[in-house]
Amino acid sequence: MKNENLNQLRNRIDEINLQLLQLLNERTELVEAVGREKDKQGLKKYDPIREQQIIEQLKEKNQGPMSDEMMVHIFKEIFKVSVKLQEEKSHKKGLLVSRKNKSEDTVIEVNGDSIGEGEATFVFGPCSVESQEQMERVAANLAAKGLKYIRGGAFKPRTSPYDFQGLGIEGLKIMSEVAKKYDLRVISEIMDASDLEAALPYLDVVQIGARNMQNFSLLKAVGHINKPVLLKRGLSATIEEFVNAAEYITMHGNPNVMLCERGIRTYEKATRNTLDISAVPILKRETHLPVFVDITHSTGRKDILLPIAKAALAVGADGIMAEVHPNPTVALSDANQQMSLEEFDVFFKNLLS
Ligand SMILES: C=C(O[C@@H]1C=C(C(=O)O)C=C[C@H]1O)C(=O)O
Repeated sequence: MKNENLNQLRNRIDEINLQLLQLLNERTELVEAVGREKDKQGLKKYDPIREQQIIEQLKEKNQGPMSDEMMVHIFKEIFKVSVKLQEEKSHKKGLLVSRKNKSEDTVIEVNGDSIGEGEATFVFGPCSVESQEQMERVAANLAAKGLKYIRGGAFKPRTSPYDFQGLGIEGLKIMSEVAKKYDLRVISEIMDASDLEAALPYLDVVQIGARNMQNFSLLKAVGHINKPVLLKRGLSATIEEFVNAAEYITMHGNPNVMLCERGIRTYEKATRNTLDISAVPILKRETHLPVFVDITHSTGRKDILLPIAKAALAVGADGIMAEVHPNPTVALSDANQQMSLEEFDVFFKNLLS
């Protein structure tokens, strides 16, 4: 008789457990839907004010015999697992630039040329656009090698404000004219969002320099243009910060982003920066974006450009950038690290062989 009582009570508990289970699952569905909405609006998953409101409401309605303390304890556990679930779901989806979100490589079209499709892309040119004659000489050399891109700085982020700051829009006009003549595509850095509109007609790819990698208003601005962006890694940026900077651009509507490892700041003085070669396969693994290596700025010395370029391609870089100048000794910027055209000829021949 005693056992029958116990069994009856337990059977009733079993029934209630099933009801609770169903209700908790219904609640979980709603929690997930709230999490998706929060993702869209960029809201935090944990909302202590909302949790407090729920607790107050339940305390008011609680008629016992369960104490408020016990009820609060149970609900706090429910909140805790709900927040965790929302965070896990949103983390799983990953960033837009993440491989988790898109497994295929992003291939970027630049006026009929594809970047990131398997064949390496080479981007060469002087540090700064200085004159029509200078750009002609570089462009003719590139075109003779069958190359498709030319780079050159018009807006220069110089460490010293007294150094050559670039020719600005005039420089871009020179480069664009020369590039048309030799059927080359133009890559150049923009430092200020207010220059974008005037500069875009002369550019095929907009470069965001290392010093502006976390200039979030500039990243948002290039997120709204319809030309590809080459984003350089910041001087002291972690890979995670770099990837998040790329996310800013894609998140604002421009999916055509390329990453460029250009060396990071360390204690080592033998090179201008320390090339983080492992960043290349990590970025290839964690994102679906094309990855470049700037061999000039990462090393700052011409004698190791060839092995560094080979190393970059060997670890999976989609492209190489380097500086080439017809007369490096009189260059208005980076005189020591740019290859002369003769040095460039030897470098390129050896790179391909
Ligand atoms: C479901 C939400 O997310 C979290 C979980 C809550 C819950 O389980 O009720 C309440 C607030 C948030 O910490 C929400 O914000 O409504």
